[in-house]
Amino acid sequence: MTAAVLSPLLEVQGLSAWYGAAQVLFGVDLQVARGEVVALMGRNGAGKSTTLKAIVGLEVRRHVQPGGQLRFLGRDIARSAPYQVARMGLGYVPEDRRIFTDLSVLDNLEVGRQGARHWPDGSAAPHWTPERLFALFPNLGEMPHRPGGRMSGGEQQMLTVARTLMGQPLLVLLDEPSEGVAPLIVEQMARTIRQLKAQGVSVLLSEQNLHFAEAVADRAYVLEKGQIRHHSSMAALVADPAVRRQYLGV
Ligand SMILES: Nc1ncnc2c1ncn2[C@@H]1O[C@H](COP(=O)(O)OP(=O)(O)OP(=O)(O)O)[C@@H](O)[C@H]1O
Repeated sequence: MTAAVLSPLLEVQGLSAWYGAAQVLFGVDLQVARGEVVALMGRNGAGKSTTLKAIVGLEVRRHVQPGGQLRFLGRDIARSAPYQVARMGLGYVPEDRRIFTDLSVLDNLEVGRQGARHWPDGSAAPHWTPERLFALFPNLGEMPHRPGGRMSGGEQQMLTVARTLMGQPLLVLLDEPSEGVAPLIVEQMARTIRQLKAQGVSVLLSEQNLHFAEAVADRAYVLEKGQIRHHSSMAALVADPAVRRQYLGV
């Protein structure tokens, strides 16, 4: 095996970020391996969403401290534009739904389409088509011609995820997938994450809901005030009342 196969898919070390003059992240370290689901947890304002934005290079000013790194597939992405990291196979689903309200479900999916992708070892990565996505999201399959603007919030959330998958990502960053959606959609989102993992796609999700994270994640990092304070297996976090109380308030 080559080093690229053995190294983690995403390596973040010493990542800081600012909104204007306000520093929000202070040297964040985390890793995501191939096929892993990793939860980034913490209270409101801890810096979860900002960490995902800083990884893809959106909205924040970011800096990697000397000796640190920001690598995807072993390649330095610290100076890459968001569209460049997307083309490398790093998908990002923001917290707010970003679909085209005038376009149909199918046309929204076509906007996200990219060519088939391979893993660094040359094996084929999962390939998503509208047909495969409609099997994963049956309610989208029932309304392929409906304009995005005439869908419910939960359906729009599903469409945002499905469109990101049309970009054939190897890793998906999901910002608060369980936030503000109906329980049925939360359950569908959990099922989707498990299916992505079963296909070998990695997921890094920002999440406040411990139950949701427990249902889908292998490992967890806990952020407080822009720093990682704890990392462990998901099971160990759930079994640690002191850490849960201190950093998550549950
Ligand atoms: N666009 C922005 N401009 C200025 N400050 C911001 C902006 N977005 C977030 N912040 C601040 O950055 C800090 C981290 O916010 P972030 O959204 O990353 O937290 P979070 O852990 O994702 O919490 P939440 O669950 O509330 O989204 C907070 O203090 C927040 O007020």
